[in-house]
Amino acid sequence: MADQTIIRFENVTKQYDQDPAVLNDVSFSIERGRFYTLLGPSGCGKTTILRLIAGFTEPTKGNIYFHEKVMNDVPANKRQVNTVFQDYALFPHLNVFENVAFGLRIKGCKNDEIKRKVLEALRFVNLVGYENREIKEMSGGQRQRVAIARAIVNEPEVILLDEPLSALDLKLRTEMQYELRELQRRLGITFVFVTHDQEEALAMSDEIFVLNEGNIEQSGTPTDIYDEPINRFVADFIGESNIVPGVMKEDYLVQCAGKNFDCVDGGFNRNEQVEIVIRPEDLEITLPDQGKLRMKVDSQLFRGVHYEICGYDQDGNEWLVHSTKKANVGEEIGLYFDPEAIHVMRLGETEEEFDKRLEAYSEATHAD
Ligand SMILES: Nc1ncnc2c1ncn2[C@@H]1O[C@H](COP(=O)(O)OP(=O)(O)OP(=O)(O)O)[C@@H](O)[C@H]1O
Repeated sequence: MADQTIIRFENVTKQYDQDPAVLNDVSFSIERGRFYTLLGPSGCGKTTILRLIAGFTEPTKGNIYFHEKVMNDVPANKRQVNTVFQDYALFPHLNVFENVAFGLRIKGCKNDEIKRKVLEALRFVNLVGYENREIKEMSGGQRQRVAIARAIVNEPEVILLDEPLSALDLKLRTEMQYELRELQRRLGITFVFVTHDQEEALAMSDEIFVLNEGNIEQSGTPTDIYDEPINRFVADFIGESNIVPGVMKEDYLVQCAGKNFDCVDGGFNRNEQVEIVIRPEDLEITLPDQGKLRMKVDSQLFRGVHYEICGYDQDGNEWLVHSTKKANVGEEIGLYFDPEAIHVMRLGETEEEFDKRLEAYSEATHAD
């Protein structure tokens, strides 16, 4: 719904000095109460988007709207946005209470209001009782919660989080993923979270924007992006994939390694060159003549929950299989997969073209 939109980027380009643009003509909307993740490799422009939302830098071209009002040059302190930085940026000489109270004091709030709001924010992050602690006496996870309490204390509409979990060890990081997600649900404040960790993005988000070299390659729910990546970059970046060349013979029928396979995709041209994606966990090991493809096993690793088996089909395509069944190096095995496990990608298709094709295709199939 339009009135749910808090922030909108319209054809935003950002260029620092004479360098090539770090964001190219980026458009997207951020809605109320949702958890968004900006995901992409180092240098793709994630932090630049946060800085533009926060008001720490201005777009070179295009517009940034808050509630449909242009905000391009509105200063950071006039925006209903707070940022949690990677290193938390806490004040080491102030205790927990004063760290959280800082913004309210700057605003000139009265002492009793400050006390009420700080205690409420600390209650949200389970830190009541820690008010007088020094920052250096707090653990990594606790410091992060102080930083979040400081960000929520003056009830912003949006909280920006720039890789806030990257400094934590794996166990704490997983715990904090749950905590952050839960906190966002309870608060109902929109979170825009930056990470280059795809599992973290899949676990936490309502919506993910996958970025590459200053462009949003694809946006959607975690399952949309995992099940229907629009191109090789997204398929590769989000989880492990088998990506092999194919030819679309007709709707629902794709050819790969010299064989025809039923699939659930359509809207392609007859005999169009495509790429097909099958996730390693969607491949099942069978006897050689009971599978849909034959593969010669080249290597195998035991990963605890499954074996990671690599090999080649008769066309030389490489396949990666995650299976609870063991295979033997050098052995020929069969691979079985359901038609739904195949996802067909059109070469060079943009997200807009992908959406249009799906729409046209679903209208055509419903008209039949
Ligand atoms: N102030 C600046 N002046 C010039 N170039 C900059 C500036 N800030 C960022 N850049 C460049 O813009 C590009 C995008 O940087 P950005 O920090 O947005 O990427 P990122 O996706 O957040 O990367 P990381 O995951 O490594 O933090 C990089 O090439 C970076 O060197």
